[in-house]
Amino acid sequence: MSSSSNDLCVHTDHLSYSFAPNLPLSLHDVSVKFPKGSRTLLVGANGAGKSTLLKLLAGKTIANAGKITVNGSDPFRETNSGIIYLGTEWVTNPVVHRDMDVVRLIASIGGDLYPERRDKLIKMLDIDLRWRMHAVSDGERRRVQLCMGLIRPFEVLLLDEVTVDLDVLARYSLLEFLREETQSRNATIVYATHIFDGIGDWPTQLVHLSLGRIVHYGPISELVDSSIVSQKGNSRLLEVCLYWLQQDRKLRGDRGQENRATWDDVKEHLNVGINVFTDYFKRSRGL
Ligand SMILES: Nc1ncnc2c1ncn2[C@@H]1O[C@H](COP(=O)(O)OP(=O)(O)OP(=O)(O)O)[C@@H](O)[C@H]1O
Repeated sequence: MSSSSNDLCVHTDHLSYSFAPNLPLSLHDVSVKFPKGSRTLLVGANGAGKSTLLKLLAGKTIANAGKITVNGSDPFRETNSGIIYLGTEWVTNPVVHRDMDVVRLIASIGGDLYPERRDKLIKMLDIDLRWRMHAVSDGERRRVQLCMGLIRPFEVLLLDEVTVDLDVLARYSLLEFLREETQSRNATIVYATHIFDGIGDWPTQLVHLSLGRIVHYGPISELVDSSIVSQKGNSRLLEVCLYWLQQDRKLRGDRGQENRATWDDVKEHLNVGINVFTDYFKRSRGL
């Protein structure tokens, strides 16, 4: 894909990453370009490397090899306030399950600095300002996270499956808001999700990762073509992604064929502690 350097916002060059020297690479030689104003969907099976790529782009960890440039600088080495990363972890933090009011929480991250944007987000995410964080549902807590994360106008937004617990209306409204952010402010968004229905016309480009490598990468118009007609009423995007992941599974083979341990190997290894688990389950089920 060709883009002039002025148009480029996020750029990786032969990026590789492993969580530890003795572990296989979680990303292999990933080179991608995300132009300003683009909306990229990261597609891949569980464990394909989507979160790893997003965390590297956010500067949360350092690459083993290759280069990352976000808005002209390396996000790990230079703090870049224009990058916002929103992941699933936030809602599991005990702090946001405490008895605290939503207004205080939103104010704590600068809610008063952008009053218009704040009010727009509160309306769009349908947040009730009387909510208290210990007494909201998972989806309501997620809406508060999104509101807090989006209050400051971002240049690059990295979303790691933070829409999974939103109802369809909230998800639709959020994605329309984000589309407008890319169109009106030229912001760049990279979004990893497993939910493909209802977003067929949202991404401008797709990156399909399998076992840490790029398999497909390009404009959605080239990757999701009209020759794929869903027989089941699914979106074409869903049908394409389903097909890709089926191919990935075939390519990978069964788990047992990858020199992974068998059940018996592992059980023998764990022999010392296995009663701890069985005892735990017996107790928890009243056996
Ligand atoms: N903390 C970790 N330590 C070691 N390996 C890890 C760690 N986190 C992830 N991995 C491995 O890195 C690979 C990529 O994981 P990653 O979380 O990026 O996948 P993903 O595409 O985001 O998956 P999912 O769709 O399940 O969120 C996987 O093989 C996974 O087992």
